[in-house]
Amino acid sequence: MKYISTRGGAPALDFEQVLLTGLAQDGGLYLPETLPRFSADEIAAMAELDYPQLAQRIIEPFVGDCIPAADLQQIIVDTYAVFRHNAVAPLVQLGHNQWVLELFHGPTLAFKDFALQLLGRLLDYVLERRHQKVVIMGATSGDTGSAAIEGCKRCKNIDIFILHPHERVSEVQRRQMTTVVGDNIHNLAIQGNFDDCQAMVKASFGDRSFLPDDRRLVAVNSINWARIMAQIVYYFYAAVALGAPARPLAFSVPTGNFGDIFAGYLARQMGLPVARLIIATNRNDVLHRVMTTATYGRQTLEHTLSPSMDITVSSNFERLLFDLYDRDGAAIAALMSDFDRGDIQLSDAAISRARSLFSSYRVPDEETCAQIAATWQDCEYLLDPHSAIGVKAALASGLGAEIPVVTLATAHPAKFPQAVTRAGIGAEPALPLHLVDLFDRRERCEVLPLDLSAVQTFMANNLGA
Ligand SMILES: Cc1ncc(COP(=O)(O)O)c(C=O)c1O
Ligand SMILES: N[C@@H](CCOP(=O)(O)O)C(=O)O
Repeated sequence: MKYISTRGGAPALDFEQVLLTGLAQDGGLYLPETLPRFSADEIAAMAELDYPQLAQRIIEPFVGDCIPAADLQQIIVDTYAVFRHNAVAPLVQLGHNQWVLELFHGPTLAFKDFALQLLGRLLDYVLERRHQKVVIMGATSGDTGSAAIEGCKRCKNIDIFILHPHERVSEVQRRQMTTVVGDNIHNLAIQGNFDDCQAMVKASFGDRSFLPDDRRLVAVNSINWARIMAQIVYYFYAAVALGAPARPLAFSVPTGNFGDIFAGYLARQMGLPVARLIIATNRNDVLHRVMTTATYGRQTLEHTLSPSMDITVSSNFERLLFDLYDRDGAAIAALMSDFDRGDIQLSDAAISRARSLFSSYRVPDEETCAQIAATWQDCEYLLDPHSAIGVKAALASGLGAEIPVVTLATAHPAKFPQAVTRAGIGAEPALPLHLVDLFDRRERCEVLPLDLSAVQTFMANNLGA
């Protein structure tokens, strides 16, 4: 399997190389040159598989011969053994044709564990084999950071630096990052917002000279292809449980960086009967605006009750644009360079292609709280604010009248007690047992100004031997 850049100007890589990188040299994002496709019979047969077996089935073609099948299988089994639910990703029915897919049973209580528990183990495996040390640099609006730290903390060949926006993640999210002890783990609270943190990460991939020559820079954000790959699996898992391939269905996905929903798009390209993908955003609604106006632009980032989706530069949208423009790398390079200077207008062909599959919905904080309250009153099911945005969009779509609609429940409500309280639900959601003493643990974190050279100097000075 070969991977190519969305901007057409970087060398093609194999799976191991793409795992060990972030942005391509031309600033683009890597994607498989061709996607594996499953027939209806093959999809039907997936209903017999448990989650790790299904993951092996989906992931193996992407890894190719980079990792022997038996080793990959062990890595996948170990990855999903740490999840606290036997089904790994259980489906819960909320109403007629309305389902949530619970993706928060991993160690850090958000969907990021699905990919980052795997990514950590894959990195560990290939770095041992290569006798190589790498530096991870990641930006987080709250969930990627703790999942990456949890996924990579046991790997002695990794120094990990996670940038989060100072005082803009929930207290549980912050503590989940800053209380993990390890000389190779560094939390940097940046005096800026998530977009600023992500921009610093991307700039560092553009110029890696702040690191010694023998230290590779690796991404844990969804710009790393392996993140998206792992997230494709649960779309298949949910769909076959609800009758695919015989029965089509729709997914509603709380969206920020467009990684999770892009994984759903790829699942469809691989043969899954996904009738519609609903982009559910908070007030940071660049993606809703592009769907409704065909203009892809920037906006001022707003702080909401769903902080993990407080993102206005949506990295993976470029991966969709690549397909919308017939995989023309030069066209995407030109488009993204225009985007660096201002708003861009999608062509008629591109936007109508996007609209044929994607719908979008914007949910402000008051509606998020109202949805948390309504779902609680209706069936005593407690949604976190991100998942509530997904459910609200699913209901508003009206699709449930005809086909099952699955909302991805991307986080556990205990990560966001503020939103639950604002929704007027009496009880505070409890943290699972392994986190009950989270508020007693010692924190370690460095507050840094919004200054790329300060961040890079900190990183260079804090690399392990
Ligand atoms: C809880 C939660 N929900 C939804 C999202 C949005 O996912 P994506 O960025 O892949 O669109 C994120 C983070 O990005 C998240 O942490
Ligand atoms: N919501 C994310 C933001 C980073 O997105 P990613 O999927 O590209 O890692 C977070 O919680 O950190």
